[in-house]
Amino acid sequence: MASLADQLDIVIPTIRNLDFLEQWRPFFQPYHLIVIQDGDPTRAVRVPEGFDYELYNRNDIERLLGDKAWCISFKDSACRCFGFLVSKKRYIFTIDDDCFVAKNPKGEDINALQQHIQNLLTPSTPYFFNTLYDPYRDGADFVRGYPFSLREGVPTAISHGLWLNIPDYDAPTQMVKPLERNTRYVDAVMTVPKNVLYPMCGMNLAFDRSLIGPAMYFGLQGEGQPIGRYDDMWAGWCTKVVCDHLGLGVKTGLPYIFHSKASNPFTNLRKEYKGIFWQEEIIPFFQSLELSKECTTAADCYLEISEKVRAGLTLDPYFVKLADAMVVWVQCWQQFNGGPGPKPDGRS
Ligand SMILES: O=c1ccn([C@@H]2O[C@H](COP(=O)(O)OP(=O)(O)O[C@H]3O[C@@H](CO)[C@H](O)[C@H]3O)[C@@H](O)[C@H]2O)c(=O)[nH]1
Ligand SMILES: [Mn+2]
Repeated sequence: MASLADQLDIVIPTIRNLDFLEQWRPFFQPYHLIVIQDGDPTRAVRVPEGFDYELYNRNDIERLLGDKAWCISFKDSACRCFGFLVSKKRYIFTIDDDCFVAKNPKGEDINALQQHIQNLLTPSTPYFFNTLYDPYRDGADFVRGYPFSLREGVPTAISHGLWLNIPDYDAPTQMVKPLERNTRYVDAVMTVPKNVLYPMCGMNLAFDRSLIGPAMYFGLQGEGQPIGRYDDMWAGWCTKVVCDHLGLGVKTGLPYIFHSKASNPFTNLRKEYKGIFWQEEIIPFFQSLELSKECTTAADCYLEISEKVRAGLTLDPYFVKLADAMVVWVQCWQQFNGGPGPKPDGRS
């Protein structure tokens, strides 16, 4: 069973504490943690003994990015993408600090990290749906009628895990269903088909930086921004368009984590409300995007998307600022991960 301990970093955004790591210790201890401490940089955040980690607060982000630091959100879980930037590993697993080890129907602890690794190291099947779900899983295969020409699959860029207990609902749904808990364990991993978008949640997510890292920007959210809790959604829309263009796969399903805290639905409504009606225009925008064949890397694709956002998402001036931030993000990515940065007008 592949470990990837030397090829994967665990990124944790936190405005709380890291006590949850005690429960994950058997699974996480071999891995390097990148903790992004949000909010007050003078607050002491304690990482439990025995973990190998880097800890960054807002002062560190400002110091390391200088005049580009504004592209990293403050007071929003979107800050996690700074960890994606500074990691030196191929793979990232990001998890929220209120997510604990879930149990499968047999009552066994789920090693979510191991399942994400399995998802990332096996191909995806975006071009033709396999009705027995993940064909690369032990005990499954391609079903009759599945084209042999497609059975090699494509490289998997993203592994999107799910959550038992508190589901990742938007504020209106939380408000009308405050007691709803997800108790349904669906034993499946599926590829999100090509040209289909999906609501990517950052709570339990893994990805291959070498394939999709430059597009995994969580946008401008939190303090000073007109919107929140759409950080992961933005990254999910952009990365899916990039994956579809580059012939990469996105999987969703296993692994589950146990999500322990329901955030305040009223606070969430305040953060989300513009996004709730904006997304009715944003999603058709992303569904209509076609990228140039000259875009052969995630960075190229992302910069072209930023140009299209600037020109085509006219529902609010916020999107011009976001388009600028997308370019700055790629400049930061190139700065930390090698390669010539894009020119100021956004062209590589
Ligand atoms: O200002 C903040 C707020 C939170 N964090 C850290 O980010 C994650 C998620 O926070 P929380 O658990 O409070 O939020 P949820 O509503 O449960 O999370 C869902 O909304 C998404 C946010 O867009 C998130 O990815 C989903 O899981 C925790 O680790 C907080 O400590 C922060 O850093 N800054
Ligand atoms: Mn939470």
